[in-house]
Amino acid sequence: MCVVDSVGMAIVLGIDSSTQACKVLAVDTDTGAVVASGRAAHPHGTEVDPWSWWSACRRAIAEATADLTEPVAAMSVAGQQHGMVVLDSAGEVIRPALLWNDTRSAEQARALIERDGARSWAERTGSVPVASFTVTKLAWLAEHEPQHADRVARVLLPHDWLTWQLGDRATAVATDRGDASGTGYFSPVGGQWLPELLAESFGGRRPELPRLLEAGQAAGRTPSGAVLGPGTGDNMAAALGLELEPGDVVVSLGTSGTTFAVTDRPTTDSTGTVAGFCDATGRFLPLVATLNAARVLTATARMLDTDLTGLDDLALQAPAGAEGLVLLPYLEGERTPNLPEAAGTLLGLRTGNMTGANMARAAVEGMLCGLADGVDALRSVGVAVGRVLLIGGAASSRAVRAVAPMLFDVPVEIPDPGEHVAFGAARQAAWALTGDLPVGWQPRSSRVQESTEEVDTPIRANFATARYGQYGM
Ligand SMILES: Nc1ncnc2c1ncn2[C@@H]1O[C@H](COP(=O)(O)OP(=O)(O)O)[C@@H](O)[C@H]1O
Ligand SMILES: O=C(CO)[C@@H](O)[C@H](O)COP(=O)(O)O
Repeated sequence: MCVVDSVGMAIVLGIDSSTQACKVLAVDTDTGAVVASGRAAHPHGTEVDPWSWWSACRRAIAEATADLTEPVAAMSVAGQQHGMVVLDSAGEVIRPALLWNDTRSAEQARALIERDGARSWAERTGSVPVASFTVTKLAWLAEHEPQHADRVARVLLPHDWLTWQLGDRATAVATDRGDASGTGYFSPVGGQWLPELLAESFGGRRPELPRLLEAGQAAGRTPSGAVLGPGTGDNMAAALGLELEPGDVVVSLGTSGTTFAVTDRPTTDSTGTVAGFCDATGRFLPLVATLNAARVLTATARMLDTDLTGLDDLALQAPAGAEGLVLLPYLEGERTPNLPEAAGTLLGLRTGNMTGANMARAAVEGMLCGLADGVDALRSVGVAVGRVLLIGGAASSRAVRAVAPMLFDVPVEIPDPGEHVAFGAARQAAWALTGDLPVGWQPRSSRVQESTEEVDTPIRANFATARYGQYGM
């Protein structure tokens, strides 16, 4: 649907409301050039008041638009996936949102799988539920906070709620199939909600669900008249921003580690490793997620009493394989492999190898090994892997850039620095504004990262052996 008859050059905003921060880009629709940006931090924790996202979003938008001479014609919100935002019949937030990385619903995830079987979940919803998924959080709420569960009139995802806040009074609560596919009560193949499955998992309760928008369909308008795009999940928006081609696999190192690709056909993985999500264009987005990525590096830097630059320096001093030190970096529990109650483990300690450099190196290698396993899992469901595009905050790390080419057996490229999620959201906003998805906006050059070290050490095999020894998987 086109909401304007003709558009010359216009400014659109792409909003990335992810785990640690809200990032906004103002983009010129003619060229895809980023003309301004803004950023505001989110609170820590896995349980967050949605109003703190709203306040960060407003501050980031104010910063991005402060010096613009043109009015903003459209905007779209890409949000962290899966989080549970529950509203009462007056539209008020009932309790703080539970985020994708809150693992308290691990027991409910196990019970839901036991009830219906992993294959049935994968066939109906594209994915086998883990503690990240909204459906398990609702099951937890029904069991642990029935007084709150009884008041739930609507359940939303973070991006749905923010889009609704940005809208005028006529803007209804809406979502897109990309983010909906991470709830656990949506059919990627049918493109529809599964309200019966939701009710069965939420003690018979039937909260209202957001209206599902078509790809690129406007959700409404802001009070100042800007068109609101449908929005989507942050990983789906990154795929839009990078204009992925067949063979492109993204490895994103943000709070989560994700690896994903865009495919024409849905995937169904009953092992639960690959989630069968939808993308934001009407196609599909198989994805593997870990709970432990960039924060493994910040936590290790803190432990070594240094900063991220110091961590890079140390990691680059150590040899490949960290002289036998292996870190299983499950600091926040883990989602893939599904070990929600796990903690990190350091293996292979000897008097000769207990150096800060080896520790830093083991952190970088351990984090990346989980993602390299994710790329293999994508292959196992038929995804073509021609190159890896490394994005997210920790893709700036010099050590990550040096180690990644040793672990991924395809070329590793770093798209021009940028906020790819916000950029994809801006591209979606332009689509909602004009009715056409703009092409040729993607970062023009990508740097191929060559490995500078000879690798004799089987880093991934050592990691797999350590994990098997610890967890039998
Ligand atoms: N040079 C770097 N080395 C390692 N980590 C980095 C570097 N720069 C940023 N980060 C980390 O990236 C993370 C933020 O990445 P981002 O993709 O924006 O996360 P999210 O989208 O989950 O909010 C932070 O944990 C930050 O410490
Ligand atoms: O749960 C997932 C994907 O399924 C996460 O990727 C979240 O979408 C959060 O993303 P970041 O804040 O780490 O970018």
